[in-house]
Amino acid sequence: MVFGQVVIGPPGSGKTTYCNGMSQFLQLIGRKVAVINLDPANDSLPYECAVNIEDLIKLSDVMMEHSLGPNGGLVYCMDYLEKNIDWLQARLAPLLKDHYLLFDFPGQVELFSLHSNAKNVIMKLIKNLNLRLTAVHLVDAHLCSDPGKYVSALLLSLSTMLHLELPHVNVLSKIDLIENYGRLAFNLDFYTDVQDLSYLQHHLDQDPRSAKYRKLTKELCGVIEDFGLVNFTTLDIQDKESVGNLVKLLDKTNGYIFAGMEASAVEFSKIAVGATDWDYYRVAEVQEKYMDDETLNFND
Ligand SMILES: Nc1nc2c(ncn2[C@@H]2O[C@H](COP(=O)(O)OP(=O)(O)OP(=O)(O)O)[C@@H](O)[C@H]2O)c(=O)[nH]1
Repeated sequence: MVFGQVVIGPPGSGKTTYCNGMSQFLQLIGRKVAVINLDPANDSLPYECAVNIEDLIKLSDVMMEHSLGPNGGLVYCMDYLEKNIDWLQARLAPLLKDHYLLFDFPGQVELFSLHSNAKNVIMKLIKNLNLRLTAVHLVDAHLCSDPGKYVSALLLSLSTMLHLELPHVNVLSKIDLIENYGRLAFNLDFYTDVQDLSYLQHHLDQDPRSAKYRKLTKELCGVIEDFGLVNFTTLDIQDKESVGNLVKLLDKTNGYIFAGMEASAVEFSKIAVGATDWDYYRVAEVQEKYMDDETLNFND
């Protein structure tokens, strides 16, 4: 069985940096890693990639030939990739024996919440090559400092989860910069655990600019809470402890830790439902490390 990650998230959320850092970390702990660049807009890659979509199609050529902008060009490239899935499968074939795969995808969010090409590419690979993949959805942590942007990040995460139908981990990336654009109104666990958005509603009501959207925001928060699917883990890609904690979680979601394990279904499910870390390490330690003590507000 071949395991790996599908790395997605809005432009600038840190996907390419993640693929570079994650591949280095995994190699250090003894795994053979192959990074597959499927973002035709990635011009200078910090990692050595095993497969590069640029060898199949170039975004600049598409934009010129079809008079498309960058967004339309990327949709075209994904469509072209889907039609030429054999090309990708042939290049992945030699890696399947012993590599862990990291797929670096483009940042256009509509590719993962609206259009079906990228999803079809992933599903074909999973089916034809028997892959076990987890979607790693990166969202810039600084969005937490603005309640409106945080609600958008929740909605985007939810629609991506529902669209892709893969094992899915939402990550607040660049957690070291979380308070760069302002203090957070609540403790970090409020943003990671997404337990009660009514507090956020109250906070939004204090801002006269959001008065017009009060009812809409309330209804959207209701949708997010009714699904009860979205939560976040945190990541500072420069911190090996932070990357290590994420790897533990990902290994559970794509089944890597179960590979080669001889155990009963009961034992498997005990590991699967158990927490990967104590709450202290998961949130409080991260908060102590990256958020200013004096700015801490207590949710209750
Ligand atoms: N401080 C900090 N910076 C980070 C982290 N991860 C990424 N960055 C920075 O964020 C910026 C954007 O990162 P990229 O990896 O290019 O983001 P991307 O999602 O691949 O961007 P697109 O290719 O445009 O979609 C770069 O300047 C990175 O150095 C992090 O954990 N901490």
